Amino acid sequence: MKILVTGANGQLGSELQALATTTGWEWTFTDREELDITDRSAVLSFFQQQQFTHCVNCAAYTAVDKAEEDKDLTLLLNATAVEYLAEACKEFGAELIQISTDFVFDGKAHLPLKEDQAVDPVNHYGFTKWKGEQAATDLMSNVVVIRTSWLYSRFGNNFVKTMQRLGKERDTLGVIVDQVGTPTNAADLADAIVQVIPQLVKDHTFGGIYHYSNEGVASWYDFAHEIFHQSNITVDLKPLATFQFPTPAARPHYSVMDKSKIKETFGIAIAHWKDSLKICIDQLAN
Ligand SMILES: NC(=O)C1=CN([C@@H]2O[C@H](COP(=O)(O)OP(=O)(O)OC[C@H]3O[C@@H](n4cnc5c(N)ncnc54)[C@H](OP(=O)(O)O)[C@@H]3O)[C@@H](O)[C@H]2O)C=CC1
Ligand SMILES: Cc1cn([C@H]2C[C@H](O)[C@@H](COP(=O)(O)OP(=O)(O)O[C@H]3O[C@@H](C)C(=O)[C@@H](O)[C@H]3O)O2)c(=O)[nH]c1=O
Repeated sequence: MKILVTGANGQLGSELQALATTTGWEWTFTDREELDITDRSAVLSFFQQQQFTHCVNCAAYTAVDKAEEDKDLTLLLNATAVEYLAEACKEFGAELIQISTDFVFDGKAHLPLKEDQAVDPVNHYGFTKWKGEQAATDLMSNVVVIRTSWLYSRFGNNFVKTMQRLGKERDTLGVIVDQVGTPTNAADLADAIVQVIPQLVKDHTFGGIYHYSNEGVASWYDFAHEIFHQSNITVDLKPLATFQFPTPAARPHYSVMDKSKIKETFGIAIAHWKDSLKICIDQLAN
């Protein structure tokens, strides 16, 4: 197997790099400098030069608030570039694994969201990620789209590291309590992707959308509370309503995802978010 990872220096790409040596497969890790996925001819010639069996697209515009201003670039990277990758995968016989987000939903649900539930993104980032899903699946039936949520990792910037920094700088901190979802350690998602890939080789009919996060449910406030508890940081943490913490981009109030499909299709076991957080907090402490 010969696997291309784009956006490889981000959180998920870095976790895949950390796992690569355990697989025995041939991996090519690229970020913007080696392969700018918004450059169609560069993408096509990269695929032409090397016979990839799979492409895991970890590249994305993930600055949710900035995306509201940077609309064109967000659409280019999260949707048009995905179309280029799908085109190259189709032409040169590779399978595409596209990563998407819980932010494709409107956040008005009350029960865990299944893959076939209607999407209605609440912000521009979510809209472009949904367009990316469509760009990929319109071109190829065997694309695997994995929607995940609230990613964090020992690598890159994320909510865990922001809370650890703010918790040390401040005595009091307010965090939103009426947005509920599930945190996901990117290391677990990387591991799930490594479990999925060989199964795609055996059976080419697995194309479709899958939901993957860690198990359990949390508000951002719950997540922050647990980060401080596990990091031994003392801070006066106050629950805020969304209107008390205005942001340029709206966020869904509820985006817990139902993971039954990915668990049953690929036989994947998923850890609870608190247990996976502990692993990341320990990694950051060492
Ligand atoms: N972060 C989260 O909370 C969530 C993320 N997701 C999705 O998961 C996936 C992985 O996210 P995550 O690892 O957090 O993302 P990151 O933002 O950590 O990494 C994205 C990577 O893409 C790179 N990149 C940017 N532009 C290009 C380009 N033109 N060509 C190639 N690479 C480029 C970035 O480089 P540079 O830093 O130089 O810009 C960065 O290394 C994404 O699809 C994201 O939408 C889904 C749900 C939650
Ligand atoms: C820093 C901070 C944030 N918040 C809130 C704002 C927001 O509602 C929530 C999370 O803020 P962040 O900006 O860290 O995370 P955000 O950019 O909303 O995270 C999202 O990123 C994209 C890429 C995804 O795909 C989503 O699944 C999700 O992970 O916490 C507070 O309430 N207090 C604070 O001090």
